[in-house]
Amino acid sequence: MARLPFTVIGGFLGAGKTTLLNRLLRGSAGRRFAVLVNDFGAVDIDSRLVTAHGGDTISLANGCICCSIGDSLVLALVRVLEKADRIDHVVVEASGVADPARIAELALIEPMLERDGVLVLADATSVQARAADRHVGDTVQRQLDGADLLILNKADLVDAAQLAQTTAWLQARQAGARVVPAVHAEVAIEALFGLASNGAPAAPTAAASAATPPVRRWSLSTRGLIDRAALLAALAALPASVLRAKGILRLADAPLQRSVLHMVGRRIDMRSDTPWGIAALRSDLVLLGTPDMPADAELDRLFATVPVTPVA
Ligand SMILES: Nc1nc2c(ncn2[C@@H]2O[C@H](COP(=O)(O)OP(=O)(O)OP(=O)(O)O)[C@@H](O)[C@H]2O)c(=O)[nH]1
Repeated sequence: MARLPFTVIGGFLGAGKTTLLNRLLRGSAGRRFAVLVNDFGAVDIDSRLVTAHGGDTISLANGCICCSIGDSLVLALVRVLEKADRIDHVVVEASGVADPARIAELALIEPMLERDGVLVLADATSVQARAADRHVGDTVQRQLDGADLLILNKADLVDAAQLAQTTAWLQARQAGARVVPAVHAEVAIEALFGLASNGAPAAPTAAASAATPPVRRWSLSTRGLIDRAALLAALAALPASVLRAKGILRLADAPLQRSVLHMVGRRIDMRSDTPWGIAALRSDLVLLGTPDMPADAELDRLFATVPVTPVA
């Protein structure tokens, strides 16, 4: 039986991995992708395209399936490979602090898989600063080193000179690296595949076995309705040690919608929509940061200033 091509999408927190994955699922160009994601909540699937929704798998009308990784990537892969006759390509979204090249090595031990390539997204506004950061720099550099293709994303947020400088910086650190600039991860789908045959995968290095950096996590969950302005004010007051915030929220001014919050560095994006035709029934907010992120009690105090109206 032909082996299934296996692609890993990596890149630091907030670089645009889920944005790329959503594009693959929408514009699959006849390929039936099985995509494995950490978190269903972030995947933006049009409810009209869903043909079946089991606990850990969503099937789409275009033949793609989306599976949640849950506790074990290997077990999730085993579940997907049981459906091997119904899919053409397996794609894994690595977590923002994982080493995607190591995940791609799973294809070397699983005979049904063939390593197709490692796609790494780099945020044009912050990749150089993150690569130099004392807490996360090693992780970011390792991610970049393992890429077969670097997608220099968020090109809309920098000027042409910075884009050119960052492209040159990426190419200088990895001789011959292929770097494609992109906005909202818009890259021709065909450019993303068949990469392994064009270049040998980066050899595993001693650094590749280093542990991922300690990333602190703080979360809040409530069933009440959250005040939007006060929440945005609390987020704006966070220090730079908070690298990323994600939320699926029920806001007091949009109680019948699901509001999705993304904060990457200082940039905040909040959208209200109803992708699955249901409002969020509760709000979940997660902050990720370096070890010097404020203590839980301090974050509890900051977010206690945000009014929450109980739901009757
Ligand atoms: N302006 C701009 N925003 C972008 C671009 N690509 C992604 N974003 C936004 O950046 C935020 C993070 O994007 P995601 O695709 O969720 O990033 P991610 O890498 O999956 O994030 P993690 O899951 O936290 O690692 C979202 O608000 C996106 O809409 C881009 O090219 N330009």
